Amino acid sequence: MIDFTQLVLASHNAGKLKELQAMLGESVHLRSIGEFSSVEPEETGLSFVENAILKARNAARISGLPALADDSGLAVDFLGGAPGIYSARYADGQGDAANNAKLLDVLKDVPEAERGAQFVCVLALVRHADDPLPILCEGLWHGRILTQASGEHGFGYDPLFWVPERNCSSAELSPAEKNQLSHRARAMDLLRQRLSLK
Ligand SMILES: O=c1nc[nH]c2c1ncn2[C@H]1C[C@H](O)[C@@H](COP(=O)(O)OP(=O)(O)OP(=O)(O)O)O1
Ligand SMILES: [Mg+2]
Repeated sequence: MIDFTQLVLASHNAGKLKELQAMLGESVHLRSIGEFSSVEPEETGLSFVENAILKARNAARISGLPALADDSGLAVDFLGGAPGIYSARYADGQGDAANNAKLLDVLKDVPEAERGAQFVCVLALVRHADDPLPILCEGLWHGRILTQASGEHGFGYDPLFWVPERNCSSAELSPAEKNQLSHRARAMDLLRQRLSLK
């Protein structure tokens, strides 16, 4: 039986760590891969699934612990699903603010009805670096891209993502509300079921 009370999170994104730890609660201690290495693996996969597995294997190899990875992104309908797996690198690695500015600019003449988008999250859990059967769980969150940024919470594209079920941007949701609704929350619900966690 594998001990999942201590997992390494294969992510250098502090926003993900905070959200995933809050969702898992106290029974699981998520350790950041940053404790073990500052080198980020190149995300060479062509899908969220491939990149999540690649990051999880890398973290398990470096830490010697079971590893959880989150590969996520924003798929915009008008852009045929872009930036998708390239969301973090949309503005050539210049960070969240530049990514958001680029997306607003690319969509500046697109009417509201055509601004649909979804956040995608794939979680991959490997028991060890060469695990032949990673556990994979996915979650989607449907919304729309706003015409200007709004809200201070969250990270990444949250200020641009309109949440129809709450009539506000995802950066205007409290952390607890976002953790009930998000793509990441949906993927984590499935993972909890798979691991028989509460
Ligand atoms: O809830 C979210 N709220 C807002 N933005 C989000 C969210 N979830 C993913 N995103 C965006 C951020 C980044 O532009 C990309 C993830 O890229 P992704 O490679 O999976 O993560 P990352 O590079 O930030 O950290 P790491 O790879 O070390 O886990 O999608
Ligand atoms: Mg990344």
